[in-house]
Amino acid sequence: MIDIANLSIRLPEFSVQHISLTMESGDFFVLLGPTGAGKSLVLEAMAGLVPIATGSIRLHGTDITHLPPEKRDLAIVYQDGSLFPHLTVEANIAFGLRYKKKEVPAPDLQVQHLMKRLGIAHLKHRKPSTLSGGEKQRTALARALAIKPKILLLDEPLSALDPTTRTDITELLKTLHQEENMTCLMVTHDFAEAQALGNAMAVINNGRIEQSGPTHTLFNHPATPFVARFLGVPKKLKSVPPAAR
Ligand SMILES: Nc1ncnc2c1ncn2[C@@H]1O[C@H](COP(=O)(O)OP(=O)(O)OP(=O)(O)O)[C@@H](O)[C@H]1O
Repeated sequence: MIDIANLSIRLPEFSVQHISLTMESGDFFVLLGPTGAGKSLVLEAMAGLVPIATGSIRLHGTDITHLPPEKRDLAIVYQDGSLFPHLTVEANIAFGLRYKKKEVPAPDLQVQHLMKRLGIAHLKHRKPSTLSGGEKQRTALARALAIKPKILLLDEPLSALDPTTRTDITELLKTLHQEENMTCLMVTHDFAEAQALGNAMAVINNGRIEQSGPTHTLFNHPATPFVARFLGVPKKLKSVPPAAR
């Protein structure tokens, strides 16, 4: 279980305020909101990449709030893959395993397995600049999975892809999530992606959570006008009392 309690981030011109969220192990949790709502900041705070003003983050019972990023047992995949440009596909995937000698005893085998699993074994000697968007995201996913993270953080991993590749990577994420029984937290501004992938979600607006819960609950029972508008849920017509008809 992942427990974010009372998380606040204060920047000069923006703040994330008192966010509390709970994710169960095995959830595909989507943090959905408009551009500039603070989604990436929440992800970066979980990864230990931005300082937090208040709150705590617990990952499967361990308080990781003050641990350095490399000790948090989580991995991030960004929109553009953020691969190391000077390393081949194979070396990119192997990169994080340098620190994981205890947890991953046969790193070479793990890299070969992941390249096969993600359909990129034929690209192992290529550099990122020669890859398509989908190939980059497959490599970035393999690199993230190589360290066997307790939670996979996905920062708009589909938004730079063309529609066909987006469908491919969506299916791949669904399958990997089920097969590996992973816990994933994805941020996106696209409610169709949230519906396609998430079993649970939260809507964030201007640094505050508007509503969180099972995906179907938010789509069927939006709690605020903002959530209804953002999820494209049509306004219910006010029922007219029989006497007035
Ligand atoms: N390091 C930083 N220093 C100052 N302000 C920042 C920093 N990082 C983000 N911000 C500001 O915080 C606000 C929220 O940014 P964030 O990237 O979390 O939004 P987002 O919801 O992920 O948006 P998008 O969907 O466009 O990526 C923005 O106004 C952004 O300019």
